[in-house]
Amino acid sequence: MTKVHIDNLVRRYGALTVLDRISLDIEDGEFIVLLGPSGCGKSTLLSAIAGLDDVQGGRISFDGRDVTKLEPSRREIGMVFQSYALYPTMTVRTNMAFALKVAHADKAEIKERVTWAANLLQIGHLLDRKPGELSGGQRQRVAIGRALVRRAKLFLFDEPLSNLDAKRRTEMRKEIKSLHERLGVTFVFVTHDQIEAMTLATRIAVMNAGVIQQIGTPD
Ligand SMILES: Nc1ncnc2c1ncn2[C@@H]1O[C@H](COP(=O)(O)OP(=O)(O)OP(=O)(O)O)[C@@H](O)[C@H]1O
Repeated sequence: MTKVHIDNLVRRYGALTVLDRISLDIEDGEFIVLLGPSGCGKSTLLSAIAGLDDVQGGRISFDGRDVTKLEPSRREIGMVFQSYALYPTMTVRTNMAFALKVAHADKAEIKERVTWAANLLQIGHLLDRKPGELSGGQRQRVAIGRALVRRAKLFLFDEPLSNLDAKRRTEMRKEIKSLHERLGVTFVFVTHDQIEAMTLATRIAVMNAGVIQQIGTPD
């Protein structure tokens, strides 16, 4: 379980302040959606939580532990991007196993975790295909599977459904919601789509111009 505490976070690009003293508490097991117009700083905030981006001020902690300066690979998070970021020459199985292989997990454990994630996402029949042989929705599932096998306690999603057509997007929305219910871990999800935010979130943080303007349940 991961509880995220963000305190007075500042990110600047030259003279431009992209995150302007952002403070946010995310509870264990919450599904929090960062909602706001293009350029408001949603992805920058997500990258800061992941550790992919430096910050100029403030603090981030996971379960009370300061991670502000911790490398991304040591934060135990799963990230899913809109671009999927799958390795095109590897099969689905190898894509999903990759992070565990790099971490020198043992073969039996890798197999068990890939099978577990593939069953959960109903992609067991696609394990020997390459990403180019999959639909957008299937690729998205593989990208989620890759984060799942790492048994992350915090999942970060950056507009993962924006490349899908309307029908697939509705289906994947349901799947992501059900996945969150089954896993019971913390999800932080970035979107500019209000319907997506309203249907997925336990709480929505409305961002604009580098600040959180309002935060609350969809109701
Ligand atoms: N490397 C960079 N150098 C300079 N400015 C940047 C850089 N990355 C992002 N920005 C600026 O920071 C601001 C916030 O960007 P960010 O990607 O966080 O927005 P966003 O809310 O996720 O937008 P979108 O929905 O379009 O992805 C924007 O004004 C953007 O132009």
